[in-house]
Amino acid sequence: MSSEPVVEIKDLVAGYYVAKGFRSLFKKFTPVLRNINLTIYRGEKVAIIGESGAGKTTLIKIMLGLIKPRHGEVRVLGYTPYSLKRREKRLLAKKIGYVPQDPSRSLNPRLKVRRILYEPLEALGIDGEEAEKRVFESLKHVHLHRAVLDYYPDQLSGGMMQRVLIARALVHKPEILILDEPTSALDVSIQAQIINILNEIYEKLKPTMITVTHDIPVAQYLAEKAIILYKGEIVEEASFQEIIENPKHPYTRTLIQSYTLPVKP
Ligand SMILES: Nc1ncnc2c1ncn2[C@@H]1O[C@H](COP(=O)(O)OP(=O)(O)OP(=O)(O)O)[C@@H](O)[C@H]1O
Repeated sequence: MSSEPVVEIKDLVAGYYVAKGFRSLFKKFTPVLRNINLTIYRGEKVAIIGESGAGKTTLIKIMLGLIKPRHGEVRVLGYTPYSLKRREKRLLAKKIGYVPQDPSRSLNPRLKVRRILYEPLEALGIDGEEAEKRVFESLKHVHLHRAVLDYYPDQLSGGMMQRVLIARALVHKPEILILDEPTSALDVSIQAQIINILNEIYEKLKPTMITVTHDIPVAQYLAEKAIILYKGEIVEEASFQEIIENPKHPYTRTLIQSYTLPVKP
């Protein structure tokens, strides 16, 4: 790990404009994230852990520039992600690989895997032999055979769909890999397979790996540092050893107590 920050968030407040009533035309700002201060360094392997509704996906959307903060500053790889011009947006998109939640809903059922993997490269102006090389490399990283390129998503199992999503996030060789609940939609046996694949990818490519999850054991397998998000605020940030041996916040204590942490796979 280096001392170069790749994600820097200062005094962030962010949320959504929500209609005041069922038929109301007026929208009121509802904060979801408050007082967020966070620095993630190059090559770090961190997990953002919190229960459903804590604001984990909103925090990812902030990093991806999909939401503008109401207050505070966000820098990702030196860019301010929500205020980029088209060219800079492309440059930043090249550097981030994002694996969304729920593989079965995140893949376009009308596109073959081939198109799913080539599309992000074409969008970045990469084609021909170079694109082919990258697609094959990405398939190799997730242990999928090239034959899968001719399949539609609904011909694949949940675990294979997730591997396609991971391959799609890797085709452009990202510096940051963001994983949103990478195992929550999968059977337990498949979860271990995906965790192993992600750890292998980390060892080979050494991206900054940010995993968002509600599941402490999954976080422990995929990260070295835990960032605990509770009701939109970061309440604790430490190594897993510190978090498990000496949890400081009451919510972290509840989280730890509710799991019997298994041995690493
Ligand atoms: N587009 C939106 N408009 C209004 N409110 C939203 C929107 N997206 C999320 N929210 C609300 O923001 C809060 C945080 O949602 P978010 O999806 O960030 O949580 P999360 O921790 O990722 O939870 P989950 O694991 O269930 O996805 C929730 O109360 C949710 O209802």
